[in-house]
Amino acid sequence: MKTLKFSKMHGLGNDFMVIDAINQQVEFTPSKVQAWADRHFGIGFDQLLVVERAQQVGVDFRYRIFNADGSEVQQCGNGARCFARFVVEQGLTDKHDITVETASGIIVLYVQDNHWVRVNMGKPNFAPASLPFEFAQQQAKYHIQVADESLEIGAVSMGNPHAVLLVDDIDTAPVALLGKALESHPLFPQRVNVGFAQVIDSATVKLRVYERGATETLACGTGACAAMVVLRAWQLVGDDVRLSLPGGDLQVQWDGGPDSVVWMTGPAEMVFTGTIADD
Ligand SMILES: N[C@H](CCC[C@H](N)C(=O)O)C(=O)O
Repeated sequence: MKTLKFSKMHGLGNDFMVIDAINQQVEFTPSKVQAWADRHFGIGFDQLLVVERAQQVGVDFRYRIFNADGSEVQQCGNGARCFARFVVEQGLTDKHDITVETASGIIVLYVQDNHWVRVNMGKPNFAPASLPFEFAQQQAKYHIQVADESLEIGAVSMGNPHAVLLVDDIDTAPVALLGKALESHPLFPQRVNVGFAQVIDSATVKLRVYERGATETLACGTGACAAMVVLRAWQLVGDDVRLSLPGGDLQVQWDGGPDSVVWMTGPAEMVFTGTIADD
């Protein structure tokens, strides 16, 4: 029986199966990913993270991401921090500033002490076509009908698509109902991640995210970045914001430079390393 080595990791409870596909031959099919993601019959995770050789010269690794439903996606912020810790602890690099190719571009991971990682998540893109989101005109706020409700949302790509809406009380927000309806709304042809944000003050936001392909997770890194830049565009927060998610806090900063990139800093935890059958 062919077996595969993997690590189980998490970033604030957003949990991952991480596989070194440089030193192991693996074929990733949607059905295999779904089976491994199953929390009863498989390993159980929100996303599968895959380490591959970079295709571009001068870049350290390629980083592939699959949601629990088997869909391959462009970006995962919590996963990027775990990716960084994994490649260092597996001895795949001796660097601590690691460049990584993703399906949405190159990000840079800075491994710090105490298993914390700081990530340059790149430049947000508010153009509807970048999500994609079927609105001709880019707007700061969009009004759309969802589950018989008229919602006011922000829309931004962090490499992956995010819709963000304000709520008065994060604890009673209809995350499952509206998150599921908005995730597969026809205006988002490739579906969308949905962030529910309660602004506490200009430096503090409570956030819950219903993730595309994974339902509500305990934390979402790109969701934290998306919420920060949308709320900043609405002039509700400043350039340095703590986002409190059910699994813990992420610090997200706007660097304001010519590239106007977003930095995210948070933990990356190793849970265990094991092997799984890969027939
Ligand atoms: N569900 C996301 C991918 C994982 C993002 C999230 N886990 C993060 O930490 O950014 C999507 O379909 O675009």
